[in-house]
Order: sequence, then C-alpha cells, then structure tokens
Amino acid sequence: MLEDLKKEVYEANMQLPKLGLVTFTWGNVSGIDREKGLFVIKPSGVDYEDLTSDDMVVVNLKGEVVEGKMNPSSDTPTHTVLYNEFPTLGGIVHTHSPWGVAFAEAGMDIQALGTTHADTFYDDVPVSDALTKEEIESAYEENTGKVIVRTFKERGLDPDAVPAVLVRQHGPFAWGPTPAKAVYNAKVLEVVAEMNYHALTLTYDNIHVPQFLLDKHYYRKHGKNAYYGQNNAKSKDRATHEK
Ligand SMILES: O=C(CO)[C@@H](O)[C@@H](O)COP(=O)(O)O
Repeated sequence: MLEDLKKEVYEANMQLPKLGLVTFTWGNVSGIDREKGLFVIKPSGVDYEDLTSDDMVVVNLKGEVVEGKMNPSSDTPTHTVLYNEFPTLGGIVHTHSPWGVAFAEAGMDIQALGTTHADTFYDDVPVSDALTKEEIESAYEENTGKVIVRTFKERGLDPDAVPAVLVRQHGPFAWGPTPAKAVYNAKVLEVVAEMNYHALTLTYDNIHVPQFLLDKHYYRKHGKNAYYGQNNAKSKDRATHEK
C-alpha cells in the first residue's frame, strides 16, 4: 500500500542528513495521501544509513498504525494533529537543526529581516508558548501539535504563508505541499535562523524588513503572479506592478 508515497517520504527523510539538518536520528519527515486519509512516516530511532523505503510506517488520521513492521516516529501524534488541523499540508518535517533550536530555546521568533526570509515566509516564523507541566505529562506529542495550532490561531497566521514554527524549548517543525517541499522549508528556516543570529548580533537597530519588501519577495515566488525561476515567466511584467 502507498508504495510511491513511501518512496517519496523515504527520499525526503534521506535529505535531512545530506542537508545538515539532523544529528543522529533527531528528525523525521512524513507525507500524506489525503484521498486515502493515510500518512507515511519514518520509523522511530533508526539510523538514517539503515533506513529503507520499506521501513516507512503507514498511519491513519487517528494516529493508528495501519501498516509497517516498526514503531513510527515518536512525533507521530504531532504530525497527526497538524494534518488534521491544517488541511492543505502534504508533508511535515521535524528537526533539531541547531540554529532553529537556538531560537526555540531562547524563546525568540525568527524575525523577517530580509529577502532570504521573505522568499519563503510571509511573516516572522513564530515561537510557540511553552507546554505546561500537565501538557507534557499527558499526551505530550499530541499537545505539541496543539500548541503549534494554537500559536497560528492566536497570531492569525496562515500555515501556507508561514510554513514553519518553532516549538519553544524544543525545535522546528516545517511543512509544505509535498514532503520534499517541507524539507526545503526546513532548510530555509535553518539558514535564515543563522542569518538572524548574526544580523541581530551586529546591531541594536530595528532591522525588521518593511512590509513592501516582504510583499515583493514573497509574491515573486508565490501566487498567480509569481515570476521567479522558469515558471509563469510571462507574468513577469504584471508581477512587478501587483501582488
Ligand atoms: O525530539 C525528539 C526526541 O526527544 C524526536 O523529535 C527526535 O529524536 C526524532 O525522533 P524519532 O526518531 O522520529 O522518533
């Protein structure tokens, strides 16, 4: 069942060590088949070099394993909440990438400071509230998903426009329309977190990117008038004038 999706999710997981986003087994990628209501996720705690496509575990939207020889990722309940609450998500990534974790541990958003950020994230990447003792002691991983959803609701953020979050005292979750795009967004998060650290170290000035530059760069790559790269090249003229 879902052999193509297993391969896709396996390949996306294998990108994490290649892109320097995971140490040891500290990360996972999943991908969903919305028609079937099933998602595929990495097994828990298996070295990346030992993983195969067949090891991927199939889970339903109640978080129950429906196929697979191994235990699914320990973060499966978090992925389950996100797939249920954010219906446009096609893939989810969790990592402990160091720059992202540094901001999560400091309890700081990754602010939109320039065009590298604005090309992917149409706002600051938010840091969530800390989970309470009760939330950690009962259904911890499910509550991790719930705190992410709460953060987006409270801040009025669209998960398609800001495809990542920092869970406070924990680390980044990123997502996208496919597992590969979710990995891409996880890597962008890591790169902009490092840039943020350096920029904020260099000045005390308010260096937040202005809304018009955020608009320009985000909409160069997203929406009906996107013109970056080779897609929609004919819309270039319009895109310079409107969102
Ligand atoms: O945060 C943790 C463990 O504390 C997990 O996200 C990470 O190690 C990945 O775990 P899995 O191998 O996916 O179960």
